[in-house]
This record gives sequence, structure tokens and C-alpha cells, in this order.
Amino acid sequence: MTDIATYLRQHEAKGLLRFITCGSVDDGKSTLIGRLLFDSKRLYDDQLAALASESVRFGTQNGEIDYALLLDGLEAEREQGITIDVAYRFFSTDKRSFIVADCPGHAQYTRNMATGASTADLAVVLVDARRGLLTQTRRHSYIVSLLGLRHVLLAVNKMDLVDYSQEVFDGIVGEYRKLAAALGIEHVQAVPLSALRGDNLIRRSQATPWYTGPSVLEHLETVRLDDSARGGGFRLPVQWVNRPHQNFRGYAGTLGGGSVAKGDAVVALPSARRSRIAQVFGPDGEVERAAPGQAVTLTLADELDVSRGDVLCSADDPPQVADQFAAHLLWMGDAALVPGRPYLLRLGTVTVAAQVTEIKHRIDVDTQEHLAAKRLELNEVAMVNLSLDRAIAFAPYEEDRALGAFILIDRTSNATAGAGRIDFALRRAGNIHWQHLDVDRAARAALKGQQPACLWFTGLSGSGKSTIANLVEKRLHAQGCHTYLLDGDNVRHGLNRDLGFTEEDRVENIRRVTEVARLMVDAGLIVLVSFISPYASERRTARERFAPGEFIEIFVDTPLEVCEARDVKSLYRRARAGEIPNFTGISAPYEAPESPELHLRTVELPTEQAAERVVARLLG
Ligand SMILES: Nc1ncnc2c1ncn2[C@@H]1O[C@H](COP(=O)(O)OS(=O)(=O)O)[C@@H](OP(=O)(O)O)[C@H]1O
Ligand SMILES: Nc1ncnc2c1ncn2[C@@H]1O[C@H](COP(=O)(O)OP(=O)(O)O)[C@@H](O)[C@H]1O
Repeated sequence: MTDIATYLRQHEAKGLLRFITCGSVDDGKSTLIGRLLFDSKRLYDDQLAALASESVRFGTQNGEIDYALLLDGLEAEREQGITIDVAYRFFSTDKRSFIVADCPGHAQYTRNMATGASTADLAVVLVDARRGLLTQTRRHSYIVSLLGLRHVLLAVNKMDLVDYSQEVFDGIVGEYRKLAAALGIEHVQAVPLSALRGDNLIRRSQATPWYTGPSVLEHLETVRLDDSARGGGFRLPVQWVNRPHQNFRGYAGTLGGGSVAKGDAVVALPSARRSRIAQVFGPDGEVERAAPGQAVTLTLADELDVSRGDVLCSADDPPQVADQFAAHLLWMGDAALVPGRPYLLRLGTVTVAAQVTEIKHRIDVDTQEHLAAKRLELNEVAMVNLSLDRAIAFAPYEEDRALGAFILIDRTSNATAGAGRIDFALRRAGNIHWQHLDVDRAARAALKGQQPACLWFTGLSGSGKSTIANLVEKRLHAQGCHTYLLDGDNVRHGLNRDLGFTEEDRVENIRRVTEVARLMVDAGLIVLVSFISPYASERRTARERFAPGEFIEIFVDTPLEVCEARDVKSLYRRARAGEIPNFTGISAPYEAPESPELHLRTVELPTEQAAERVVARLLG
């Protein structure tokens, strides 16, 4: 452990370049990485990296050197619970240290690559000289540009197999430059290479006398990356609030943008409260000023309520605040992205619930064509509108990579399901304000003399939802309660007439009925909702739209065989015959609730008793 610590300390002073390699094993990716590692004589595998990251935590606590910078990308990913397969390898030369994100080239390649690319400065794109640009090359380059990498090293490999032909090389480079221009990749350095023989890998080769540029390693050692740094005022996404005792409150994180100094005017976002910088701490204690990219702790002159995920920034150059965006999104989830479904969005240090409200168009990464889409499958890219549960500080990706790139996390599996970049905030976000109303829900409920609630019945078709809900409503009505029953069959004749039974249509169906139920509860009613509502994530969203205790989930649990035997509307028979597609339980899923407030097993429970239990649960 101490060895790697010493090693990192020695090399910390040199610049660090993070890069990623794109291409398949056939293109010579492993050979290239292998030789770079071998020839630089510094081979550290990712286990050592893990050890190092442990020692980092330890080290910082003791006020030792801060080489967390070297590892912060890894830390961030670990925090996000990303479980995917990216091995980070370290090597170093006299001029620079390097971290290569090495992504295995199997089916999940895109996801791995996007993860690696999100922290990289440069991409090495490998092309087989015999085969030229492939669909895959275009796809990878698209992702590289989507994630904002502006530097590509185009490694035209296997030159030995085309007799080191300048013509072949020039042809491929010409074609790639066109692609790069279309994608907005600004800097392309092409190198004719034989990774296997070592031509132009570490040193320039005799075999390509016509080539006057640098070798791969020379380019990696000398490429200037500072053009991508954002000018302007400082921005500090708050990673954590350091509060060792009553008299000290420091805001820690990594500084983006310009430098920060004692006395600077500062604004905290999204609250927009203002103050001044009281103290600046670097890794070795208090300093007058800290530079971009440094890990710092700031204290403020006034007590503001700032927490993790907020952004402290220069009052002269604050980023924007919004809750709706237009963005580019690369989908990496195994399950398709469906508009309206809730995910977690993480941007910088903030995590917030979010949904895609609209897929504007899907983008064919091979042709750049815009296509219509209702959902996004694995590896698809689209322009989307996003809506967050609350406003956050952000910047368009073009302006600030740190505050413009985000990931979407699947709330059930906790896996990264999408990566994207914010293009701009949607205007409407800032313009709609909640209308304050004098007669509020408490007043309306009081007049009715009842506690409003939402009784949410879920279960298979024919499970008995409508029958039980009907009985419950009759009983409540008899007791003088003000109620309303929303039934799937009925609502689908009116409000939701435009919706069918695909996954995305059901998500929208439930989203709308949730909003209607909410308005009714707001009006002081006891609302009974009887929809199949087959997806756990939409039921969870529905629950979150109500106050604690107001949403009562009732699982009408009837085995499929029983529903099928009842077959009140002959739907099961027709579904089995293939006449009704996407039929719940047969050709579409039903995700049973895991912890409903009430679990009614109808096989053991006659309808009257089932209804009685619901009423008892509600009225106590
Ligand atoms: N493909 C398919 N799958 C499931 N159900 C179907 C389908 N096609 C028509 N129906 C009839 O529509 C009723 C379910 O509508 P819901 O709005 O409750 O469904 S969902 O919540 O959006 O899944 C359901 O009513 P219930 O039997 O009352 O549940 C069916 O009568
Ligand atoms: N214990 C029970 N609970 C609810 N329904 C039952 C029960 N036993 C038999 N049934 C019958 O099952 C059918 C359920 O149909 P329905 O209420 O329309 O279901 P859903 O609204 O879930 O599609 C009705 O014909 C009902 O009489």
C-alpha cells in the first residue's frame, strides 16, 4: 500500500491524462494497451488501484497528500454503485501519468465505454487499416462526441498488413476527418500504427518514412488539453459539508471554472442566497486562493443553508437554475426507457428524481438521421425533454462539462441506465408558478367532515378490483363519505381514449389517473382507483404524489388460473388465442406489490369480507 502511495506522490506533480480506447479486440486494442503498459515499465492492475483508493480515504483524514484527484473518477463511480466492467490501468512516463479505462468489448460495450468516457480527456479510436471505418467506428465516435471528448487519437492499426501504404492511411484519415467534423470533434491526430510490431507506438518507425507526426505515446505525452477548460468564475458543486464542531462549517468539493479567493462574492444555488468567501482550504491547509481542478473546502461569512448537491459559485458568473431541460440521452438500460417513468438523475453532486417527458426524436448514430420513437432501447440515442422534481443548478454541456453531464439511474436495480448532456433549459420551467388558493384542501376536507384518501386497487384483469371497489364505495357512501370511483375500463373510454396497452401507454395511463386522483383528494374526496397498474415503478410514483398515509395500496391477489377460469369478459380466452396482444399475465407482465397496505387473497376471502377489510383499514 505504501508503495503505491509513494508512487502516486512521485508522479502527482506531472500532468495526468485520462483516456479510453475504442475498438474491438480484433482491431488490436489489447495489444495496444498491453504494449503501452509493458513499455512504460509501470504495470499496476486495478486491484492495486483499489488499494490506493482505500489509502486515499485514510490519507486525507490524516491531512496527508491529496492524490484523490488522481482517483476521483473511480470514487465517483463507486459511489454511484455502477457495477459495470471497466478496468482502470495506470502507467507513467517521465512526462505524464496516465489512466486508461479499459472496457471489455462484449455486448455491454457501449455502457462500459460511456462510463469510461465520462471521465476521460481523450479517446484512442482504433481502426483496422484493411477494413477502414466501420459502423462500430461511427457509433463509438458518436458516443465520444456525445460525452464531450474533444480529442481523438485515430490509430490506424495493422499498417504492416497493407504494406505501410500512405494511400490507404490518407484515405481512412480523410474519411474520419469528415465524420469528426460532423460530430464536432475538434482535435484529431491520426497515427499509422502496427501495435503488434511496435511501429509508431512508442517511437516513430522507419517503416513509415512518409509520416512526420508523433508516435502514439508521444502524442499522449504532449497533447495539450487546456483548451477544454472553462473560463469564467469559480463553481463548486458541494460534495459534502464538513462540520467537525459548532464553530466550523466548510463546504468541500472539486473546484470547476476559475479560481476562488478569500473575500470573493459568492452565491449559493439553487437558493440564490449570497455571501462572501471567508476562508479557502487546500489539501495542506488554509490558502489565499485555489485554482480550478483543486479539491477545496470553503467557509462563508454568513450562515447559509447549503447542503450536498448545491453549487457555490462566483456571484459574477453563476450557472442557471431550472427543473426542465432539453438533453441528448444515450440509453444503456436493459429495460427500455419509457417516457413518464421515474428515474434518478445525478448531475455533479446532486441526485434528484426525474422523468423523460418526451422523446423528441431518436438519432441514428450511423447516419445522424432523426427518427420518431416512443421508447428507447439499449444503445439508442435521442434528443429528449426531461423534467425534475425540483430545480437544480446546471450549465449547458457546451459551456461546462461538470455541470452539464448527467446520468440516469434505475430506481429498482440502482444501475446506471442512461448518460446524457444538457443542451438548454426549457423556457416553461421558470414561468409556471403554483397558484395560491385561499380555500385549501384542509378547508374542503373539513367541510365534508372526512379525511381524504386514495384507495389504490391493483391486480390482474378479473381479479376482482372493480367488484370489491364497488362494494367499498357503497359502504362508504352509506356512512356519509364523499367518494369517487375511477375505474380503468371507464376512464379508458374518456380521458384515456387515446391509449392502448403497450408499456408506454400503460405508464401514461397510470400517470394521468394518478394526477386525477390527486386533484380529487385535493378536493377533499376519498378516491377509489381500480386499474391493473401492473408496474411497480408507476405505483411507487403514484404513492409519492400523495401525503404520507394518504395512499393505501390494495393488492387484489387472485392467481392467474383463477382469473382465467372466471374470464368474465372472455378476454383471457381471446388473449390465449392470440387475438389480444400485450395481455396482462399472458403476454405482458404483472409486477405484484411487495408491501401493500392491504393484501386481499380473493380465493380465501369472499367479496363482502374483502370490502369490509378495506373499510376497516380506512375508517379504523
Ligand atoms: N391487453 C390487455 N391487457 C389488460 N387488460 C386489457 C387488455 N386489453 C383490454 N383490456 C381491458 O382493459 C382493462 C384494463 O385497463 P387498465 O387501464 O386497468 O390497465 S392498466 O392499468 O393500464 O394496465 C381490463 O379491465 P379489468 O378486467 O377491469 O382489469 C380489460 O378489460
Ligand atoms: N372473492 C372474490 N373477490 C372478488 N371477486 C370475486 C371473488 N370471487 C369471485 N369473484 C368474481 O370475479 C370477477 C371479478 O371481476 P372484476 O371485479 O371485474 O375484476 P377486475 O376489475 O379486477 O377486472 C367478478 O365476476 C366477481 O364476482
